Amino acid sequence: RVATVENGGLFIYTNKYSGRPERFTFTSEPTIEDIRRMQAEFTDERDWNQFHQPRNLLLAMVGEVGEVAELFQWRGEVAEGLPDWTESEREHLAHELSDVMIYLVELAEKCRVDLPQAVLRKMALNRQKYPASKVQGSAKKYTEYKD
Ligand SMILES: Nc1ccn([C@H]2C[C@H](O)[C@@H](COP(=O)(O)OP(=O)(O)OP(=O)(O)O)O2)c(=O)n1
Repeated sequence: RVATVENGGLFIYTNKYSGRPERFTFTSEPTIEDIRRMQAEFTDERDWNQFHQPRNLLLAMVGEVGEVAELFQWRGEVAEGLPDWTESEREHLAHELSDVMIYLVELAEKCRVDLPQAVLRKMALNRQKYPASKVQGSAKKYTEYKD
């Protein structure tokens, strides 16, 4: 590992080969099903299912995506790990990303899409479409490959 970025006196260690910060993983809970259930309780307790139809949830989610974009707007390129961001900016981002996730999960529920299983199926398709051996180091779209 190499100390590449200094963040308020603390070095962020990154992998020598990939250049990516080491050891970042999510905690395993709550699961997506936990999030679905907690949001369903939140909505039920407020009698808000009358507002939470698929189209409204989609618009709410897109609005929250806009709020995420606002945090990055005018900053130019931002390095992985957001080394120049304050704690309060990071927390704001965490809130906005969570809003996107909460609405996404409820949208999937209201559309009867089993999101974790759908993600597995879609990733299998992505692997077929973009075999690692064929596309190594290239970001071209799959339609641009000749064979
Ligand atoms: N009808 C609603 C309103 C809110 N929420 C929940 C889901 C989101 O996580 C969060 C969104 O709340 P706001 O609409 O108040 O949006 P923000 O939290 O982003 O506030 P602001 O727009 O002031 O930044 O609350 C919800 O489920 N259904």
